[in-house]
Amino acid sequence: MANIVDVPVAQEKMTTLKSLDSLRDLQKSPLLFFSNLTQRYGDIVQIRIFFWPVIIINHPDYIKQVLQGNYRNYNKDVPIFNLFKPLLGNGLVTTYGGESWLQQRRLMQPAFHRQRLSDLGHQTTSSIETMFQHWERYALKHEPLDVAEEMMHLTLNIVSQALFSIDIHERANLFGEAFLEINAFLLEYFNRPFPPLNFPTPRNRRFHRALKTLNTVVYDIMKQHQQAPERHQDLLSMLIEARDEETGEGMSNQQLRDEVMTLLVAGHETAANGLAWSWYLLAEHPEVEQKLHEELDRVLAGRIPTIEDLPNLPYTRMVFEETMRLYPPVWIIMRKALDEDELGEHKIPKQTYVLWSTYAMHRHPEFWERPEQFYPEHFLPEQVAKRPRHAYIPFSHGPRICIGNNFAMVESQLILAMVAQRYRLKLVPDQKIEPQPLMTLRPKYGIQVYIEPR
Ligand code: HEM
Repeated sequence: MANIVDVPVAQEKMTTLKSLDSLRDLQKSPLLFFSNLTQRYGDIVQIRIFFWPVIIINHPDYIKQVLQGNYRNYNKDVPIFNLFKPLLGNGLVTTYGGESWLQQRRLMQPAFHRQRLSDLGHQTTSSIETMFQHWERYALKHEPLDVAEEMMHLTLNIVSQALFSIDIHERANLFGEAFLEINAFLLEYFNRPFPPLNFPTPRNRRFHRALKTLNTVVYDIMKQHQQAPERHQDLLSMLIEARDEETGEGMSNQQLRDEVMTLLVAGHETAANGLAWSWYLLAEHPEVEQKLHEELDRVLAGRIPTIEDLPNLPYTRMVFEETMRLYPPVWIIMRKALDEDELGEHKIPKQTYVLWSTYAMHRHPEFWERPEQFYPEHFLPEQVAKRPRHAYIPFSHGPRICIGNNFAMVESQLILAMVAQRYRLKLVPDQKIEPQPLMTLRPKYGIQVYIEPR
């Protein structure tokens, strides 16, 4: 039997977080902090963040054990998810795990089956057409626009149509701004959790105002459905009609609110950021952009892509996969070990937190030929076959894998194909482009581009 040992504890002041310096490092640049830590200490190390002992892992085998092998032992009662409870409540993303999670997941799963995604193609292409009308003016006047913001509006429109049959177009700005405010607030609150949320400070008042804006949108969507259930055939109607097998009870209004908010948030921000980074990387790598154009022109010959075209557009998919490798929208994942476990030869005591940075895992030199480069060929089938599956985890893996992963892949490939087929996005010179790890990995100052017809 293997000799089971304790996880080594990081020794240096810089990384033990006992000194204020290291705390500042973590707050200032969490992406670099975790990458440096794994470079210095290898694939498993223990640190202390505030009061909590946390085990940082950076190896596919360890991640596999947490997400799949012994997934029942790990739940989501962890600070980074609890932080989002004021916004997402007990929706599917933030619910801890166990039976109640399984019941929620079973209720929603049918809405994400592949056959149900066929309408998604039309919803996506029609939302892109609307976006193009708006872009035409910018192209004509040669004025820049922020493509990160454009992608947010686009994916918010698509998810609200696909899952809730509503046109959020008019309110996309309002929703986007309120959401951004909450996102930034919650991260700051994580670093400085005083005074608590219920104290009427200006900062807290701003948060509650933004939350009210988002709640109004969500309750409106619910009201429309509850008043005319026969008019909708979508995920929300399924949730409204669902009854507990034993008690016959339906979902409470609060639970419905949490699920709708969760799907709106999880369903648009992630894909939007992935796409924004794709445009940035394509603009920076003309040789990749050219290959993409060549595939689109050859396969589509100018017609609008459909879901059926996607299997014939492998390079388009590889471009998006490679983008999510370098800039994984969900850049960090954390779990709590309910009971003792072993990761490789290391003992994981019960009640400890286990954390990995997907950003660091996706750049691990052992698993990637060109870890720091934008190289879509990493996703050629023969390359994928050589790698352990858990070296690439943008949607996570195992029973809690992203429920919207197929949805996101279909919508993102269609968006990439349709936009790149028609336009070239050129970066405005001399702008600062930097990843900001909030709830997802977004470009901190946006990405300003000129829209040029091809
Ligand atoms: C590129 C786009 C997306 C990325 C990178 C992404 C990533 C992820 C990841 C990594 C998780 C697991 C988090 C964890 O276990 O700690 C997750 C969960 C989830 N995602 Fe996504 N997601 C994307 C798009 C979507 C879309 C489009 C939807 C819905 C329409 C969605 C809904 C959810 C939900 C509800 C969960 C929780 C699943 C559960 O715990 O059972 N996501 N996502």
